[in-house]
Amino acid sequence: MTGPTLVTAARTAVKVRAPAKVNLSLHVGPREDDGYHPLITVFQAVSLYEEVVAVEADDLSLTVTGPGAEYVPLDGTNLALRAARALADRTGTDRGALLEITKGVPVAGGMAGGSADAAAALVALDALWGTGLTREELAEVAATLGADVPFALQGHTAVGTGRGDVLTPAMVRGTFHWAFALRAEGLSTPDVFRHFDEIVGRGRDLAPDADTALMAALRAGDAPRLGLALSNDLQGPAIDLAPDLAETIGAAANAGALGVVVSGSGPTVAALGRSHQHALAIAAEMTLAGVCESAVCASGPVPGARVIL
Ligand SMILES: C[C@](O)(CO)[C@H](O)COP(=O)(O)OP(=O)(O)OC[C@H]1O[C@@H](n2ccc(N)nc2=O)[C@H](O)[C@@H]1O
Ligand SMILES: Nc1ncnc2c1ncn2[C@@H]1O[C@H](COP(=O)(O)OP(=O)(O)OP(=O)(O)O)[C@@H](O)[C@H]1O
Repeated sequence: MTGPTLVTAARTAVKVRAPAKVNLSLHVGPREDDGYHPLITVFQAVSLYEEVVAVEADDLSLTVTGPGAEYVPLDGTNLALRAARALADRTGTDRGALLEITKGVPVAGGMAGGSADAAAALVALDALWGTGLTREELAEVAATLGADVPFALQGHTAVGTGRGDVLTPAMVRGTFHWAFALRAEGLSTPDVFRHFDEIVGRGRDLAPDADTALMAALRAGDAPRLGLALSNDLQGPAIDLAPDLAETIGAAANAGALGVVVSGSGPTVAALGRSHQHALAIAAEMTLAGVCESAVCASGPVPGARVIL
């Protein structure tokens, strides 16, 4: 007599969650001939999430819901659709999928929401299509889609070099608590880099050991020291393009934040608290001061894109 046959049903839908990021430090070198800037950055993934459900379908298509969905393109420029095409090309599959995106990360906020969608789409479609790529192979595809996409895949805390896409995990103790001030109108990442070029020109090199204090604070789980070490070369250019950010930063400091920094290319302002309660109080004060559209709290580090259903 033969034993029972195990029948594994092919998955018809996969749900993936991918996190937002904040740059704890961001050092920008002079623009290169391909238009990109060499970076040394320390990323932290935080608990604001994009959700992507990939449902079996004949063709590739997309829906987007949630805050700011109206600003997200639905055509072939959407990063999740670009991710799907890149994965299909890499693996030679002709299968389709409906990608249902629910936004939880502010659009054009400097927190890499679109990159999180791309990373989530890669992980969801890898599972749905059974492509069986390794995490390293997915990271190679991710790097072709945008500088922030590999980190959305990897998560946690990492040092990014190259365009920000070459990642080395960082040692971190404990959890850090953030309040994020959101601005009604986003900033365009290329515009902020362009303005950086106007201000700084080509005469500036990257200082490779600039983050010793920051890395020590992360290893020690020392929030007050981390607060002092936050830095961002794009903060000045972002404030020039959105001068109201200076007031937001001032309000976060007045609210007792351990450190305040514009996240990536902005305009989201990240304020570090001593605890979750403290981050909530900072968020409430920033909102009451009328210096932001709204404020949300999140903690980090958290893992990168992963299947949740
Ligand atoms: C500001 C950061 O969020 C910091 O993590 C990233 O550098 C931006 O990452 P991203 O939005 O994924 O960037 P991409 O989609 O690859 O590039 C958008 C545009 O940003 C500029 N860009 C981006 C990354 C980089 N290292 N140098 C650049 O100059 C380029 O003008 C590029 O055309
Ligand atoms: N899936 C997507 N979600 C959001 N924006 C997208 C997406 N695909 C393409 N985009 C385009 O990318 C632009 C930047 O969106 P995103 O929300 O990723 O900004 P960001 O957080 O400032 O990015 P980053 O921090 O990586 O520079 C949007 O204005 C939009 O035109």
